[in-house]
Amino acid sequence: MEKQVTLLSSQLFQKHRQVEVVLNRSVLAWKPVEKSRKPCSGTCDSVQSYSVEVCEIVAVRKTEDDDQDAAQTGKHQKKTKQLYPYAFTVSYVRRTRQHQWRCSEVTFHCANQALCEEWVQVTNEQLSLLTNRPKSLLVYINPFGGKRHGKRIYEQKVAPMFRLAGIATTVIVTERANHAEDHLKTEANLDKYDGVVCVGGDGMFSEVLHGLVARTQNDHGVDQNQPDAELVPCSLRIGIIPAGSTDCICFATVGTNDPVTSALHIIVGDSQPMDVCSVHHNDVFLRYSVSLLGYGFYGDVLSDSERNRWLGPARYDLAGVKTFLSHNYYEGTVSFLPAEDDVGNPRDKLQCRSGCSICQHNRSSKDEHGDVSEEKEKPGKDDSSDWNEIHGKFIAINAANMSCACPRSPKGLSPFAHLADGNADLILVRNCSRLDFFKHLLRHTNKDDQFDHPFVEVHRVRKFRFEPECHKLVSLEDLSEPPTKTGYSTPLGSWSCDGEILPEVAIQVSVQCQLIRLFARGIEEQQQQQQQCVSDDPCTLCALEPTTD
Ligand SMILES: CCCCCCCCCCCCC/C=C/[C@@H](O)[C@H](CO)NC(=O)CCCCCCCCCCCCCCC
Ligand SMILES: Nc1ncnc2c1ncn2[C@@H]1O[C@H](COP(=O)(O)OP(=O)(O)OP(=O)(O)O)[C@@H](O)[C@H]1O
Ligand SMILES: [Ca+2]
Repeated sequence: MEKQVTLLSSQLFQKHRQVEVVLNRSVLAWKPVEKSRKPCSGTCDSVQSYSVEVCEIVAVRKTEDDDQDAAQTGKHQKKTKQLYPYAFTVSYVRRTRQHQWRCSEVTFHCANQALCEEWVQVTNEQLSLLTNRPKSLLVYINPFGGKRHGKRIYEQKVAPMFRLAGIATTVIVTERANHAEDHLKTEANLDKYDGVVCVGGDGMFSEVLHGLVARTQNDHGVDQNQPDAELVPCSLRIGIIPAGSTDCICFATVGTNDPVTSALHIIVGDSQPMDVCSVHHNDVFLRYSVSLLGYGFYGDVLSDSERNRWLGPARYDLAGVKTFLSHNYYEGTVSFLPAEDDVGNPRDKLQCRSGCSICQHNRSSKDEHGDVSEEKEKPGKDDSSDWNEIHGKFIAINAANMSCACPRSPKGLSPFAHLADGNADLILVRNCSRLDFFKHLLRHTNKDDQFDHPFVEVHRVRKFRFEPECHKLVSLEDLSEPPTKTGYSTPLGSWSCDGEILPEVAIQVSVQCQLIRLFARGIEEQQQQQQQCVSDDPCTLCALEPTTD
């Protein structure tokens, strides 16, 4: 292990006690000098030393007199200020419950100005060595997404933190659908930025994804209409400040849909590669998908929900109940190219987590800049003899490129799907009774296995195709019985592609391994979440006020 060189070490004052503060290249640590501090009375059996990783420091700055005056009203504090008139404040990431991050502060008081300035300068020098942090961001805000709080969320919760972290921003409040996508495709001077941020829901993310991917392919002369084209990975990372109805992409990559947490992941410069499915109809490019490509049930839910946009997030629940009651099924043929053997399977209970080994395995096929190595295209990999074909009547055909975890279904549509493994989980729900389908749906909300039904099968795939059964097609006018009885709402149904209806039903889908990167790190394991009880604030672990005098 590399020996840590101490960069600075001083006795300073924090709150009402003297502390030994040490900074090395990776950690800022402090502990009380005298035994003035009682242990935390919470459950964490608190320790007497505190530490923050340098990569999780948001900012360090000289504490302004006003801040000190506001914080120091008591007798002790006034005395502290007399003896230690200079102070600096470190803002850092604090983990709270359920994957949420907060920005906490600790203030150290110094007896002399030079020492105070040295601490600010040396700590800032260490922060400037963190080259993965964005310095300049292009931000798109959808003022009408979700509950229409996007603009307020950005201005009140996110912008102040970006300012604190010294990130420059260009903010565009969208004026119409596709504004962000069009701007990215043609106008935006992307050389100026280290990343693009969308404030909104999955639909807004999809706009940024389409804008950035199209721009990148355009710049490299790649034709998106070619289903087998080798797409060029995007160099800019995408950040999502959740302010939509579902926020499934944010939830499944960060573990929560919380704007402050997302802003902090952007500030610390996290990077999470993500697969993107390209969807074609013959040789025409239709759309990209990162979350759910759903035919049958989810396609119908989406089509119906679009009519009730005014209802906000509740539109999905209303449409869900209506679609469930109509109990439609669709006939067709699904063909798929299975994943390689060494990437797990959709029921192996291996959840995709921060630093996921299954996704890392695939990382070896792309270098740091996303160039494809020779290893990637193995001869015969796409051999037509490897394709499987299934014909049937389906209530739902879902391709989950990632878990699709969201507040509605915290484990998601495919709980063990991976963000960056180069595969999608293809879920086929055959025609079954309403009761059986209800049981299947219910399992998305509890711990039971939603794939453990005789009418459900799930495959991990690199590519798939769908062909509807055309000879069965009838127009609505030709139906002798009402659609609900025949099981057809529209003859063909439709695909929902990350919340957009596709214009075609016969589609070819190919997973593009790690085409984009997000400002995220995947969902952290519980132990990664835990931290020491550091604190000017309530104790992170036991959620109690620390017992300082
Ligand atoms: C008995 C309760 C069962 C609850 C079952 C919940 C399963 C929920 C699974 C959610 C998966 C969401 C995947 C998200 C995809 C997004 O990228 C995309 C854009 O936002 N949304 C859609 O494609 C639009 C998809 C819309 C998803 C909303 C589904 C709401 C279903 C409500 C079902 C009610 C059944 C009631 C039976 C009496
Ligand atoms: N200024 C705007 N006016 C109207 N529509 C917009 C505007 N800006 C963006 N949009 C469109 O609004 C759609 C929905 O936006 P968004 O995803 O932010 O919210 P949502 O639909 O409520 O959330 P979710 O996609 O998570 O269900 C997007 O597809 C986007 O194209
Ligand atoms: Ca995947």
